[in-house]
Amino acid sequence: MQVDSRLPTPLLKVSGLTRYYGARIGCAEVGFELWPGEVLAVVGESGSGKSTLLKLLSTRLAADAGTIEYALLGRGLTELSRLSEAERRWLLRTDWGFVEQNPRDGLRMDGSAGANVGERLMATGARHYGEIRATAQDWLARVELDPARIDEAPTRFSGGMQQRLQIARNLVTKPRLMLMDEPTAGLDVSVQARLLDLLRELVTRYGLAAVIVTHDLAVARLLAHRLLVMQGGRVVETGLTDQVLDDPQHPYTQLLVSSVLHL
Ligand SMILES: Nc1ncnc2c1ncn2[C@@H]1O[C@H](COP(=O)(O)OP(=O)(O)OP(=O)(O)O)[C@@H](O)[C@H]1O
Repeated sequence: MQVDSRLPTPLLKVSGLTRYYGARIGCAEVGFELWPGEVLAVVGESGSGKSTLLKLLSTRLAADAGTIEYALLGRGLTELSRLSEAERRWLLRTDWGFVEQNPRDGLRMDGSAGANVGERLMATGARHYGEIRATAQDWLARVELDPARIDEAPTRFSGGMQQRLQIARNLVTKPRLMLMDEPTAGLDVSVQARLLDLLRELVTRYGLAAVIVTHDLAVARLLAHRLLVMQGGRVVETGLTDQVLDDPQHPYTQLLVSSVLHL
């Protein structure tokens, strides 16, 4: 996969990001840059701070210290904490996407498939019903869902189909940044493989930048250009995916890699 690093600034710049839960470290001193079109996987065992980091990035959780800067269109790198509540909400609904591990948390289960996709499109100003419906149908097809099922509720879809619907709902606004929390966990292995292929294809086709949290190194190997290895809330190793997985430097990464048979 090719990464466009010609732009003078990264899309996302994170520095010293820290969050404690009482005396316990959620994550500490996390820093990285993400360039347009780049996929970064955050890996580590349970409790290593991956979810905390993702919640901080999506501003669902407030940081105790550190900064998150994003290259806003027309404004350049801007600290998220400087945005008004309305600007932040707009950003999350349009230029950013968030794929939840459990699609039920990222979909409106009482709305139709079409409404789930159309809703985010309306956040960008789309008002024409026919056009919204046509775009929603087009996106269902792009994630390999039958467009004829546009009026069905997601409750009638399988887990893998719900996850694809959640992805369509996010991508319809053409976001530049996707945050994904274990997007393939909890699915059958064959469904997982197909979804991974699809994600890889979409990320490449739309030049998406993404931060993907996963405990599965095979997912990281397939999707990510770079890895951030976390242990006890801190980054212990970072580098190009193949380099880190083929020649891990930190003992913790070596342990992670050696505990997986086939990568
Ligand atoms: N709401 C909370 N209250 C107190 N401690 C928390 C809370 N959420 C997370 N923690 C603690 O913060 C640390 C990091 O947890 P986090 O959920 O970020 O890890 P993770 O790598 O995402 O784990 P998993 O893969 O199991 O989701 C852990 O020690 C955890 O116990």
